[in-house]
Parts: sequence; structure tokens; C-alpha cells
Amino acid sequence: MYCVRNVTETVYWVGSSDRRLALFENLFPIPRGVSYNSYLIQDEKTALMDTVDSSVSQQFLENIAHVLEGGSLDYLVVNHMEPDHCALIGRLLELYPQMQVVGNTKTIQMIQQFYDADLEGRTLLVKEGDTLALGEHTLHFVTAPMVHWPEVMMAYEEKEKLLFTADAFGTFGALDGNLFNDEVDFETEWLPDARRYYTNIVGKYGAQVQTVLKKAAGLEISMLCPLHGPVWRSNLEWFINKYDKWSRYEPEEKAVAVMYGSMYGNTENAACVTASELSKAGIRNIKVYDISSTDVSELIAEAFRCSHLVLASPTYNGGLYPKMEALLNDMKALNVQGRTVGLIENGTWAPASGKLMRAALEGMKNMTVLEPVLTVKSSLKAEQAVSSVDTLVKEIAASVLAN
Ligand SMILES: Cc1cc2nc3c(=O)[nH]c(=O)nc-3n(C[C@H](O)[C@H](O)[C@H](O)COP(=O)(O)O)c2cc1C
Repeated sequence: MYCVRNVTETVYWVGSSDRRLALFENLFPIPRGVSYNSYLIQDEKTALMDTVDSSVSQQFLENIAHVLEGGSLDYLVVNHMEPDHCALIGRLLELYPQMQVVGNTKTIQMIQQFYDADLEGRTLLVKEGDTLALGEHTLHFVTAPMVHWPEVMMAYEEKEKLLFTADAFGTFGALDGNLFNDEVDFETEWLPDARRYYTNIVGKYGAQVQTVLKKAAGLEISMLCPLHGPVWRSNLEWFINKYDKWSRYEPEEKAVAVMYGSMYGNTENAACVTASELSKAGIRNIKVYDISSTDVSELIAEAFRCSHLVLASPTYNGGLYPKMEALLNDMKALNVQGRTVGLIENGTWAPASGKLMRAALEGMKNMTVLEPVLTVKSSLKAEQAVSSVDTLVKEIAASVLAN
């Protein structure tokens, strides 16, 4: 049976959720599932805003058929060509023979690269500032290149002031019946996944997100309609501010996350002693992560949230512990910048992980490494705890508590 929600009287959410997929992009764990949103506008002309992933195709097609009530689908607007949103283009071309595919030059090129669909006479090319009248509704197209693919567009519907935002303002997490942000406890239950989604998928493209936020600031928006997760119809500023912070790479909080790698527990012990001493020094809400058992996407999200990081790594065959190397590579790839970092290195015969972590951080923008690096030779000793750990903790605490 169809499973549809009204976004407004004449705009319908016709998407669906997948709770079976373990890894989004075959990479990111999604224990809360994911929704693929698509929206259908009913007017003199009907327009569908993007399609969905093939995993939810049956539900999606039933939803569309229900809303159309036997009527025709006139336009399919393709705001984003990532396959989790465009898998059903070919099927819709077959089912709705008068449907035109609306996209920019890059969109159409990508459709042809991904699929064998016959688009002859079936495309409507649009560019920045173009409009598409549907009757009472009019769509305005806003390009959003590299948020996070080059063809990405957003569409602004002028009558109801809806902004269809493609992947921007999306989040991991299946929709559990509740569609709107004010129907769920977003800050408690969704924000960590929204942060993890943004930082890992769009995080690299902060400058491009800033450009789009500036364009959006000129629009009167009643709802943000993303391709994943809840539709925003209240308190939009709160979420837009999060995006603003994330895309400027400003920490959300003055907070410390301690991230350690450890084979036999000695580096872990040094990290835990440091965290405990930080608490004694007045730092609150410290988070400690074992980087072997925490997915790197969570660590990236924390690196965006927190102002301060403590990275602790054993030396491993003259190099970094592989999980730490992977974390630092990801931080660089996703443009993490402007953080203050304390370092703990461990080695039994020639500790080198401090030097290597420092070099990796120097390859990122505006990272401050606190001195001195705490060097552990195999295991932390009590006398070292009262000297070196104490010095490092004082430095971190002073930096966090400053201002
Ligand atoms: C496979 C392997 C490679 C290592 N390579 C180095 C090394 O190149 N230099 C060094 O000083 N210690 C090296 N070590 C020793 C560890 O860095 C050291 O024992 C450290 O205390 C391990 O910390 P952990 O107890 O947190 O795992 C190596 C240990 C292992 C198991």
C-alpha cells in the first residue's frame, strides 16, 4: 500500500526508508537506517523532485501512482545525480511517456553516463535563475555546485516558499512515521547523525556550502526539503546555523575529544589518565574514543564538533598505528582545520608517532599542536604522570578555558 505524507496541501512526500542497509555508500554504518526523500507537487502540471534508491523502488512507485490518481507526471526535476536519488529515472521515463526530465547540462550528461535511457525529446535544460511554472507553483533553480557533486541544484518553490535542498540539510536515519523536524526530538536523537552525515559527505566542501548559504539567505524559506531525513518547517535558523558553523570549520563547542589507538592497553592508559586529569583541571563533557572500535565517520564528526583533540598513538613499524594514520588521512581529506591538538606518542624502542602525527597535522590548515608532546616509552609511569602528563593537561586546560 502507498505510504505518503502531505508536506503542504498540494506537495507530497513520496519517499521511503531503508532499515536493512548496513553501510551507506558501502562505507558509513547506519544503524538507524536512512530515508530517501522525494516530493511530488500537484498542480496544473505535476512535478516530482528527484527519485529514490532502487532498494525502495516498489514503495516509491506506489506512492507516486497514488498521488497522481491516474493523472500524468509532467516533470521529473533531477537536483542530484547520485544513484541513491536517481535510480528510478529510467523506470519513470517508461511509466510516464510525457514526462520531461529537468536538469542542467551536467545532469543530463550524467544521466547518459549512468544509464542507457533514451532522452531524445525528453529533457528540459535549466540553469541558474531559470524558472518552471507549474500553475500556482513556480520553481526557481539555484545551482549548488560541489555540494557535493558538480551538477547539484536546489529548487525554490515560490508560492509555498519550499526549498528543495538536494543532499544539503540531509541526515542518516530512517523516518519513523514522523516527517517533520518538530515531530521528533532532533537535537537529542538526530543531530549526531546529521553532523556525521554532513561532515563525512559534504565536509570537504565548506566554501561551496557557504556560497549556497549566502544564496539561500536571500530567499524567504518556510521549509527545507532535503533528500534524506526530516523536513524542516520550524526553527530553520537553528539548523542553518549548524551548517554555517560546520562549513566554516568552526567548532560547535569548546570541548575535548581524546582519540587513542592501542594494541596492548598502554597508550589507552595514558589517554585515560590524561582525560581524568583534564577533568580534575575543570574540563567537562570530555569524550574518550578507542579509534579501533569507533567508526572513523564518528571520529570525524567529533573533530568537527570539538575545539580540542588529544590524539594518542603507538609507533608501529616505524610509522603510525594504522587506525591513527587512517583517521589523520580522513581529517585532511575532509578539510578539518583550526583545531587545537595535544599529542601522546608511545614506542618501545624508537618512538616516532608524535613526530608523524605532528607532520600530518601540519598538512592541515590552522592546526595548533600544544607543547610538549607526551612521550610514553612502553607504559606510563607514576613519576611521568605527575610531570609530563601534568604539563600537557595544564596546556590543554588553559587553552580550553581561555576566553
Ligand atoms: C607490530 C608492532 C610494531 C611496533 N613497532 C614499533 C616501532 O617501530 N618503534 C617502537 O618504538 N615501538 C614499536 N612497537 C612497540 C609499541 O609501539 C609499544 O609496545 C607500545 O607500548 C604499544 O602500545 P599499546 O600498549 O598501547 O599497544 C611496535 C609494536 C608492535 C606490536
